[in-house]
Amino acid sequence: MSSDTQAENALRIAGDFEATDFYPAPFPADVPAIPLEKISLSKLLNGDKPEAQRVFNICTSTGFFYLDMLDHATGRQTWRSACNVRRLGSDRFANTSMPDKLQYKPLGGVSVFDRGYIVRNAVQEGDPVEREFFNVPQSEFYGTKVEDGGLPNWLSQDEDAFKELLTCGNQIARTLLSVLEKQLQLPVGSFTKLHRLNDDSGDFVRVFRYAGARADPKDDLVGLPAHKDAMSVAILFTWLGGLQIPDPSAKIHGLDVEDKDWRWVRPEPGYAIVNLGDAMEIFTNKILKSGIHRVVKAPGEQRSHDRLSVIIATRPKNSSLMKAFEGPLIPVQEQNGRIMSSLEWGHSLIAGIRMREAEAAKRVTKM
Ligand SMILES: O=C(O)CCC(=O)C(=O)O
Ligand SMILES: [Fe+2]
Repeated sequence: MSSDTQAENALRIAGDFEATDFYPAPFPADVPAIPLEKISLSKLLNGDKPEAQRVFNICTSTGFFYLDMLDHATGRQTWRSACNVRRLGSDRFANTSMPDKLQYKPLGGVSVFDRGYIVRNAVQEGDPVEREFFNVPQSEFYGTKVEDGGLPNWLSQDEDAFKELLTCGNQIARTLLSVLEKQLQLPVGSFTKLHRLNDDSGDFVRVFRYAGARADPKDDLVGLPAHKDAMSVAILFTWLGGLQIPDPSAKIHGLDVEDKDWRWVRPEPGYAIVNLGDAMEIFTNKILKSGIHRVVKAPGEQRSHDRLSVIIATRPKNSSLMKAFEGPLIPVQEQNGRIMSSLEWGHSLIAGIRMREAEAAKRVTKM
C-alpha cells in the first residue's frame, strides 16, 4: 500500500467514527486481492449518469463493488450505524451465555435465516465457537408484527441501533435499485416499489463473528462456503479480510470455483462492499448478476483475530412474484411451472443453503 493510501485510510478510519480498534492488524500486501471499483453514493443520489452506467456495468458482470459511505450524509449515518452495530454485536457475542444465545430461535426451525442465532462449533460439541451470527428481522420494526416472541433480552436493549441500520440500508438499496431499473429502461418504481420498508419482507440485519485462527491451521474450517445471496441487495461492512470472490476470468460451474481462482476482497475503511443477490437475476432473466462469494480465515497477521461483519439484506416484499420483468433489455423468459412468491422462494433457497452447509460440514473442509 502506498503511503498516500495509508494516510487516506487513516483519515477515513478516524474521520467519522472512532473505530481504530476494528483494524488490529494490516491487510497483507502480498495476497491476490481483487481491485473492485469504487462507486460514489453521493453521485448516485445526485443522478450522475456516468456513475449510474458504472454501477450497471458492474452489476451485469461481477456484481461486486465498493460503495463510498463517507461522501454523503446518508452514507455517513449508515457507516456510523454499522460501526455501532459491529461494536455492540461483538460485545453481546462475548458476554452472553450460550444457553441465552440459543434461545433466540430461527423462525420455522433451522430453515429460515431472517431471524435468530446460529452457531457452528469447530469440530464437536464443547469445542470453542468457530462461527456465530444473529439476524434481526425487518418485521421487528416495520410491516405486520410477526408473533415470534420479539428480540431476546441480550439484543432488545439495542433495538434502536438495528432499526436505524436497517432503515439506512433500505434507503441505500433503493437508491441502487432505482439506478438499475432506469438503466434497464424499466418503468420508474419497477424494482423500488417491491422493496419498501413498510411492506412485509424478509429483510434483516446480520452480525457475524468468525473466530480467529487457532495455533494449528489444520483446525480451521472454511468460514462460509461458496454461495450466492438469497436476496436482492447485500450491503456488507467488514474490517478484516476473509471475504473472497472468484477472479472474473474463472470458469465457474454452479458454485464450484477452483481454489486457485479465489481472490481476496480487501476491506476499505469507509466503504461498504455491495453485491446483488439471486432475486435480481430472476427479475432480469440473468442480465443482472448475483455474485458468488465465500469467507475464509483472515489473511496474514489478521488471521488470529476474530472477524466481525455486519450485513444489511434487502429482499423483495413477500408477495412479489419471482419472475422476469418485461423490458427492452431483458430477454423474454419461457414460463413453465408455477411462479413462486418471494416468501416461498426465500424459504426454498435457504433450505438449499442449509443442506449444502450440512454436506460441507460432514466433509469437514480444511483451509
Ligand atoms: O461475512 C462476510 O464477509 C460475508 C457473509 C455472507 O456472505 C453472508 O452472510 O451471506
Ligand atoms: Fe453471502
